[in-house]
This record gives sequence, structure tokens and C-alpha cells, in this order.
Amino acid sequence: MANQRAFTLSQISQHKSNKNCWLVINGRVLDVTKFLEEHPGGEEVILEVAGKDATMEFDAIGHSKAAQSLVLKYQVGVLEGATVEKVDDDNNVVVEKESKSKEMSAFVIKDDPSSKTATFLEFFIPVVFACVYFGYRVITVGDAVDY
Ligand code: HEM
Repeated sequence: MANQRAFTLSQISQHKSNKNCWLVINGRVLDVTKFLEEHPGGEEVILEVAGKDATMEFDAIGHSKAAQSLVLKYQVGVLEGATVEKVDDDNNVVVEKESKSKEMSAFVIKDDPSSKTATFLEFFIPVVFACVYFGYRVITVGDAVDY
């Protein structure tokens, strides 16, 4: 599991050289020192945002899904106060079981006894009317038949 230690922006701003380079992307604090030389976009662009929140710059490039997954590899913590989405190994956002059940509760039909009575009446009243109507028809049609 990725490191969840919380850092403030002022702590992160202490790491902005090519020997010690941190930045924030989507609330994740990344130590990208070892990645600088490997970065396909060059180390200069990263050094320009070193020690800062680089989410806007990162998103503006339209980094591939592979690049977004690579971000997780360099995570050393989270930005204090930020909400970080949990992701699985394929970088898909993981929906927490707790929040799932909260969403689902909107669709749960409460076990309310008064709603059971209402359902029963909704079914029973039309049946009674149908029986009365057919009974009436049988009697009146029977009367009308001329033997
Ligand atoms: C840990 C953070 C980062 C990772 C893992 C990363 C990864 C990558 C990768 C894999 C590519 C190749 C293209 C792609 O697959 O999208 C790329 C390209 C690039 N990245 Fe990053 N990147 C990071 C941060 C940044 C930041 C903060 C900036 C800008 C301030 C930036 C600017 C660029 C640019 C300009 C390119 C070249 C795009 C092109 O040639 O079309 N990257 N990056």
C-alpha cells in the first residue's frame, strides 16, 4: 500500500533540487528524484514545478494512463488535508465498501409495516371490484337470457 504520511506544502517546498525533488500530483506527495533523468518530457519541466503542487501542469500535458500509474510508484505520502483516491494495481479508482453501502442505502426499501398494508390494499381493492363486477355481470346476463 502506498505511503499515507501527511506533508504540508511548506515541508514539500524544501525538496526542489535535482538531488532531492518532490512534487504533488492529485494530493499524492511524490519523490521523483530518481525519475528526473528517466522522464520522457525531460527533467527541466519537472524541476520547474519541484516542491509544488504540479497537478495542473501534469494534467495539462494529458499524460497517458501508463504515466498516471507510474505516479503511484513514487508516492512517499499525501498532501495534508487532500483527498486522495484509492486505486488498484491497474490505476482504477477503488470504491470503498463503506461508501458503496451508503450509496446503495438510497435504493433499499425500508421494512415499514404501513407500506406492507398499503401494498396489500393496492392489490386487494381492485380484486374486490373485479369480483363484484363479474358477479353483477353473471347475474344480469343470466337474467337476460331468454330460454
Ligand atoms: C511523477 C510524475 C510524472 C510522471 C510519472 C510522468 C511521466 C511521463 C511519461 C510516461 C511521459 C511520456 C508520455 C506519456 O506516456 O504520457 C511524459 C511526458 C511528458 N511529461 Fe511527464 N510525468 C510526470 C510529471 C510531469 C510534470 C509535473 C510535468 C510538467 C510540469 C510533465 C511534463 C511532461 C511533458 C512536457 C511530456 C512530453 C509530452 C510530449 O512529448 O508530448 N510531466 N511524462
